[in-house]
Amino acid sequence: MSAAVPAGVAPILSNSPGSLAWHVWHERHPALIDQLAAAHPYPPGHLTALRTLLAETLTGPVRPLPPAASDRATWDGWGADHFGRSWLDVPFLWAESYFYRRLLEAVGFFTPGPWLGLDPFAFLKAAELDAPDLADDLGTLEDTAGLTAAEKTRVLLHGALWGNQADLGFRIGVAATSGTVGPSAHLVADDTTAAVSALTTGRGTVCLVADNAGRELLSDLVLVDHLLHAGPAERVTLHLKPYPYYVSDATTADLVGCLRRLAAGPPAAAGIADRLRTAAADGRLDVATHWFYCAPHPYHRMPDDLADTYAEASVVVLKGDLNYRRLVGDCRWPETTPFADTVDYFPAPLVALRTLKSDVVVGLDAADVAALDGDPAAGRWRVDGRYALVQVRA
Ligand SMILES: O=P(O)(O)OC[C@@]1(O)O[C@H](CO)[C@@H](O)[C@@H]1O
Repeated sequence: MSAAVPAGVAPILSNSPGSLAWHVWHERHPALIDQLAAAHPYPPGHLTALRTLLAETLTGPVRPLPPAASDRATWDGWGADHFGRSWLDVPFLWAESYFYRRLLEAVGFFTPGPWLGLDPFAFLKAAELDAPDLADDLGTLEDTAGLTAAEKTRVLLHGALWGNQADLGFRIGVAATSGTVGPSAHLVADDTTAAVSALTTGRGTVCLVADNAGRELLSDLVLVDHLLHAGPAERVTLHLKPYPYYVSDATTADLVGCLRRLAAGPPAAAGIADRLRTAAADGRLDVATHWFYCAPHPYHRMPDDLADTYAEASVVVLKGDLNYRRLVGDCRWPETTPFADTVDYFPAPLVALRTLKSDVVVGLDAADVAALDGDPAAGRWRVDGRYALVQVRA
């Protein structure tokens, strides 16, 4: 179960000081644990479990789940080659995923009692929906009214793309007049035309595999509403996480929160909430989830039932950085590896929308990589979220 997938390309580990993965364990996670502890009236047991988990990730070997955990046997299988080793020496993708599973264990998310089912990241997600500037950003949705359906698809696709960066997600009105939501010079791969074509020619079901809650999910919902309205998609299935994951990943509770926020206005946003509720009621908007979305595996190992679901879709839109890592494999790919070669196993036409927040990227021109690497203004372009890509496998 733990062989490197895809075979032959070295997985990314976390043991290189200065790397993004190193930074995640040494900077991001300690800050996250502090935030969680400060935001909740956790009892001493929860606080100790959080601190113990953090210390284990930095200095101890990877330990299994407690015997009482209902998914202990599953994780025992998934982690057989990793337990007992340093967290930093096992694949980053596996370790990060397991960290979030252990974090939920520490705060009693799966344990009957007062903390059962409480999303430890809910306060961060709520703050995003409560941000004062969100109303202005949602107001700009009115500006798309004059666009043709195809122009609107392009603008809202880019809204959903840059929504993965969150802070640009709602400059959709600006895009309606300027043609772009984010800086188009910051698209390191741009298959937008093919993506729009895939979304505007396929009948049947569009499958959107969501990433983050908050502004990103809002921008996804705006796109979903448009696809349902403009056609030819007959149905959109929105795939969400079965439980909290990677801090901000969207669950069904977050979908409910986003719809409530849209319904609160302004009018164009409220109209979207209304139409989406109607679409859900008549079966054109379907919400789905799958245990695999919180599993520590690349999509190469997706189970048959999920592959069958994708195979039935006219197109699958995969959102975000983590989904991209899982899609191509969280490996040390040369950047010029053709995208199509890395996703040849995927069972459906595919659109990847992602801002770059980790070291994995494929499908780039050698000259572009050299130019970015040589440009001081590009800085840490692979990981700092200022750059993005749209990649399509028809
Ligand atoms: O999938 P997202 O939300 O776009 O990005 C998630 C992400 O940036 O967070 C992790 C760091 O914790 C990275 O490993 C990962 O790719």
